[in-house]
Amino acid sequence: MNNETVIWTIGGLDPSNGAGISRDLAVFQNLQQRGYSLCTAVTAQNHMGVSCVQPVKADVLNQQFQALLELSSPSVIKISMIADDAQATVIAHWLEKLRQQNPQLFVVYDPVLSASAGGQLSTLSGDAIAALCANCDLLCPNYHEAQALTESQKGGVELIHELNQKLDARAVVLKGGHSGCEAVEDLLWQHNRAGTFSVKASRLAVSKTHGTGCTFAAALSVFVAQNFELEDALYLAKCYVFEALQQAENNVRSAGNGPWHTLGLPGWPKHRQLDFAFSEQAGLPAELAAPFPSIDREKFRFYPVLDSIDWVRWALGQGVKTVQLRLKDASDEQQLRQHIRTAVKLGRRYDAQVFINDYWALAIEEGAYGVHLGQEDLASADLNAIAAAGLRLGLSTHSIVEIERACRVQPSYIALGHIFPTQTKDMPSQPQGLTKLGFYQQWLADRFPTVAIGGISLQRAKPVLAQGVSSIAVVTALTKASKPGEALQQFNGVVNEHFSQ
Ligand SMILES: Cc1ncc(COP(=O)(O)OP(=O)(O)O)c(N)n1
Ligand SMILES: Cc1nc(C(=O)O)sc1CCOP(=O)(O)O
Repeated sequence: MNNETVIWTIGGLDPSNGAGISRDLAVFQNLQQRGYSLCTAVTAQNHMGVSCVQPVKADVLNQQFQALLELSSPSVIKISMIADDAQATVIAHWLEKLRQQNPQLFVVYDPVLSASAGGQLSTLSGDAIAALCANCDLLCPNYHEAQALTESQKGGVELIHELNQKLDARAVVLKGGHSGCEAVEDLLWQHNRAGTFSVKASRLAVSKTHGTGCTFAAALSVFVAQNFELEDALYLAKCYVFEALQQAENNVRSAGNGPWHTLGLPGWPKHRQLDFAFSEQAGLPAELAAPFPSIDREKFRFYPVLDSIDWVRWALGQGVKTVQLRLKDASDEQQLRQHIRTAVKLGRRYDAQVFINDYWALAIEEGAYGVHLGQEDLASADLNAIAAAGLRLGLSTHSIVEIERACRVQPSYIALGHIFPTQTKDMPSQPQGLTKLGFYQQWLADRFPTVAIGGISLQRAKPVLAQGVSSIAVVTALTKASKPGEALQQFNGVVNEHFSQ
């Protein structure tokens, strides 16, 4: 996956390439991003320790900013080791200037103060660190760094609270690699969200983990640059590091006990089922005994989502084989039941797959073919009752974390939205675009049928289908078309051509 972005990394040079700016550039390159580096110090170190640190003069750092600005303007800046307060002043000056030019600039600060193998790297004062934290969008310390910054021995969510009391960060990822716990748990806190988001992975038996934190923060910076939400960026960065460590673990067995970073990087992360949870959200429903029943994929290829029984009757009469009844202003319970009953009967008459949006209990009672639910319904709907009644289940998703949440339910299909801007409903998230749609599709690797939704017009149908989805769902492209019958025929033409190739 690659939308052209530029990432700058500001930090020290490690000649062994395990950590620091050369490691960051290797990660950027491995993830196909354009990266540039600004060097704050030349160090002599390897995975066994640091023997010397020579800070770069503040003026030299200043000139590096000037030189790079002639080449590019960054969308993300990753900051790690800053050697002294004079450098911090230069960086603060340039961050202010760059933010004026690009208010969307995102700054990740990994507050590297010493090397994991031992050795002080920075003389940064507490005031300079506090100013940097207030100037960044995401602070990602490990346990040792967070404890040093707060002068506290706490851990987990309590340590994040301590950080927040002392420093003014907008978001924090607390890396759990040094927590000493068996599972490595990273926690994300964001100033505008309640609670925390946590991702856990089992600890791998790689002993020489020099540079793991740099690798993680560099990968996280890439995913932020690619416009993933922070929960997704954390999940993906964790998958990336896990994959890299696992690869190293396998290679170490066959190639001897070298430092892990010499053993290659894995490229864009592939699906990995990590444990994750939101502290303020109801968790996943209890494990379901079996997957939801499957759908007929051939009938699924074009999926109108319709807001009245008249539209459902019309579409099925025109030969459409999958539709959804999405009633959003139904206040009369009797009428609602009647509409659902009619939709179910029509579905049977036309041998079609008719899904009922939201009203899962009525759908069960009326013996519907299937139900479509959103993420917010996952906690309240009785999924076991839907499964026990033999109904199919479709689930909406808008991110990797939502996809992973949906996968655990083993639904009949997964909806990926919204791909383009839509007039049909207010969306809290940004449109995904085609590149991300393709990534989601690869991530899912055909585990479940997929349908793309949101702003899909006739012109966009072909490129959307080219991302590998099983179906396209449309609302206005059909219901607001001047000639819906013609629009339907044209959609059928594009869909049939695509699937006949
Ligand atoms: C096929 C399909 N995809 C997504 C949606 C959206 O469902 P949801 O998130 O439940 O939002 P509302 O439809 O309730 O606004 C859908 N209905 N169909
Ligand atoms: C109902 C709905 N759900 C979406 C999601 O992303 O979950 S987007 C959407 C509206 C789709 O309408 P149109 O085809 O007119 O853009």
